[in-house]
Amino acid sequence: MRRKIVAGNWKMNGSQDLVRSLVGDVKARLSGLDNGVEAVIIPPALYVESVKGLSGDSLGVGVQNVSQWASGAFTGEISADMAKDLGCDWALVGHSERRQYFGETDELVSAKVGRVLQSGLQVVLCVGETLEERERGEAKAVVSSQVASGLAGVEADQWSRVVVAYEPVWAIGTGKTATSEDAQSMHAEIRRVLADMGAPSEQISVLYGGSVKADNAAALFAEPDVDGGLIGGASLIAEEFVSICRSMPASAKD
Ligand SMILES: O=C[C@H](O)COP(=O)(O)O
Repeated sequence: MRRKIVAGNWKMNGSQDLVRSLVGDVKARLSGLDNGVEAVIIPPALYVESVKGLSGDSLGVGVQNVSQWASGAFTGEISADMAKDLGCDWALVGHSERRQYFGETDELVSAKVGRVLQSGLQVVLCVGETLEERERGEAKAVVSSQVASGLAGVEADQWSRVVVAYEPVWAIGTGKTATSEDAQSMHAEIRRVLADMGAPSEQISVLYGGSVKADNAAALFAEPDVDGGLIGGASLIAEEFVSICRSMPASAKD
């Protein structure tokens, strides 16, 4: 049975006031929800400790990025071990904004995945094609290659801590969402690539991200290979984020 996960990536948004109001509100609104969904908050790293303090064990907490290095003279970086030390459960790696604005290559992403798994954290590997790649008919080839290279170094006993998030770049923050059929088709392809790599593909959760909102989440989550969502803008509004969590069917994903 696969885990059902809804993770809110705050990106570079928030403040101490927002942490105090949003985390408490999300926690209260989620109470009693029994559809098996795991809710995760991924704030800017500076707010991880505050979020963790307010959420306790009721929400997972993650960081949006880690260094490829373990420690040392790398000014401005944070390590996976530090995130683990602060009580984080998760780290995102390879978000398209990291690839686009910070030049992260598949090789770097793979090194970061390795660091996250060595630290004992769980990793969400983000993959997705650009609009140009989709229009050229290359979407599946691009995403398959990102999955295969990003996870190339995963060891057999680490797969239980791996999640993949499919985020078509053209759908991020644009209000355009992949159709649930397109998402399902890509998620099935990701699962096929995982199986080819020798991973326990039926056990690995694959999340969809890209303009997920309360009004489109149910259709996406109804697809058999869509195990949850990676939510950007809508995760900054408690009611919206919790509605998305509530949109997950109670039935098992497997
Ligand atoms: O990490 C989250 C994704 O980039 C989706 O962002 P969005 O929901 O604002 O489109």
